[in-house]
Amino acid sequence: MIMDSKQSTVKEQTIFGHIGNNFQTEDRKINIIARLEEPLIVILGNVLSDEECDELITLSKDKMQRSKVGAEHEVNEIRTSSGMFFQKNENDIIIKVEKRVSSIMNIPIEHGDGIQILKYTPGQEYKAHVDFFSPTSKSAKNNRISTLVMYLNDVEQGGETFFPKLNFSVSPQKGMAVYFEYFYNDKNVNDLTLHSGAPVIAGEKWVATQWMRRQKL
Ligand SMILES: O=C(O)CCC(=O)C(=O)O
Ligand SMILES: [Fe+2]
Repeated sequence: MIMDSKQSTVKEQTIFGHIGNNFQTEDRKINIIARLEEPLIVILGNVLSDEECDELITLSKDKMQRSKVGAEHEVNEIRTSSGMFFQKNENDIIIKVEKRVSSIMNIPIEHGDGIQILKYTPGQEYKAHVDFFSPTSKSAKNNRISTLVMYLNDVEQGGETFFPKLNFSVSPQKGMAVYFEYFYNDKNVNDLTLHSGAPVIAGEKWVATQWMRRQKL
């Protein structure tokens, strides 16, 4: 635990350990654009190249299905986007991106759900939710601890990632990402990571999401 002298409160240890204005992964220099300290939310630049974004869209385009929600994988109005999962190590670009994401998130890729691609067309959204499973769910035994949402295209209008309890919104920008974690001892801090994908108003929105678990999957 780290004492935060300004607020004289005790700040909990975080998973994401990068400091400064940028940091280096094996093959790319990632920019830290902005951060909120608790819960830790970090806006990252230069996570994916334009070519990588385009390739992820091309590879997933024909495999998109109406998104399912929760442990039971039900079709639900909470998420009207379509989506697909890549298998871990599925192909060269997935291997490269998974390595980078693991280094950004500071968690071995073995702890990851496969990378998920979501596509939203105008009117489609992902209503407010948390990414961790409720304690009563089977999946909570190896619960999620952190998320990286990577934006694969520029959205004409709408489609922000919005954190309603923090009144904080992130505009999607091609190649950038938002990172957040919810592995705090204080349940109230985890609950503050409630977020939504706001309705797209014009254009399409494509994202790639990596969720990490507490243990290997
Ligand atoms: O589309 C977004 O901005 C958010 C996506 C999201 O919340 C998720 O994939 O868990
Ligand atoms: Fe989410």
